[in-house]
Amino acid sequence: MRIKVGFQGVPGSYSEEALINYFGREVDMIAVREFEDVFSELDKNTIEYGVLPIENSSTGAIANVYDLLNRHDYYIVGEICIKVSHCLMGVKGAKIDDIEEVYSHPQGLEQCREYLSSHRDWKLIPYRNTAVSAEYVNEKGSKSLGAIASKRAAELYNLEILAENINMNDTNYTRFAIIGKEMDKSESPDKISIVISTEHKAGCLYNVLKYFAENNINLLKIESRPVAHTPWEYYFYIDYEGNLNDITVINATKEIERNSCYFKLLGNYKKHVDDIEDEGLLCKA
Ligand SMILES: O=C(O)C(=O)C[C@]1(C(=O)O)C=C[C@@H](O)C=C1
Repeated sequence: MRIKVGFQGVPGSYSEEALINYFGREVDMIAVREFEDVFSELDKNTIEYGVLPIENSSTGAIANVYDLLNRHDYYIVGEICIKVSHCLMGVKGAKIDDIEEVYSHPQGLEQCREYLSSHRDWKLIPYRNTAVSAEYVNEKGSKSLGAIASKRAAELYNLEILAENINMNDTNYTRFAIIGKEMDKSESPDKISIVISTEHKAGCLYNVLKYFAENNINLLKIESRPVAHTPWEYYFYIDYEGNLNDITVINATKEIERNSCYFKLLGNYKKHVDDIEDEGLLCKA
């Protein structure tokens, strides 16, 4: 039986591309309307896995996906990064000068901020997904409408590419989390994701973070997100290297849990090793 995997959007979206890169084409790809629907499909058992964008290398976290991961009880079982190269597209025969309104996912608009700032007269309209924007422009058939989406979306929705690679950063990557119902069982997972909160007192976050330094565990990322209904308190989403079969990592993780007010293990999975060009490291120790 083919496995069923959910993604947000329609064919031609970057989430679908990430899904294909991770699972291949021999799976059933289930398109859903919103990020949250990936979780409700998992609840209903209509899919076994979901693919969700979590972070872009130019514009940072996809904040609501972080909140959803904390709110629902599923695990990150893998990850994949893809290069995101946005195009501006319109209906066949449209010219750049015809464009008046541009549709895209807020991330698409944000990643192309510089290009868009040289077209101040365009009305920018945030939409559910980049490929859904392309589909909409095709449906409307008006030369005044543009979409920011992938080259593949332009092909699928019969649109003309008016400008290519318009993202402000040439090395523009989005990282996607693969979520599932159980912890990844692969033999050598090397990345751990947790969510914690600490008391609002001096040294509390340090009391957690020191266990990474003391155990020589490499911290990969910290993202903070507000705790809803408790103004100015935060959840810290922490990614670090390690395998929860390794006793040092187990003990450090237990200490972190003991020193936190809230602790949730999001997963222990294989880090995506990609071919991202190492261009401009700020700090080469
Ligand atoms: O709109 C899409 O095609 C998506 O898959 C969503 C999404 C995102 O939410 O970040 C994915 C990759 C790009 O960064 C832009 C949009």
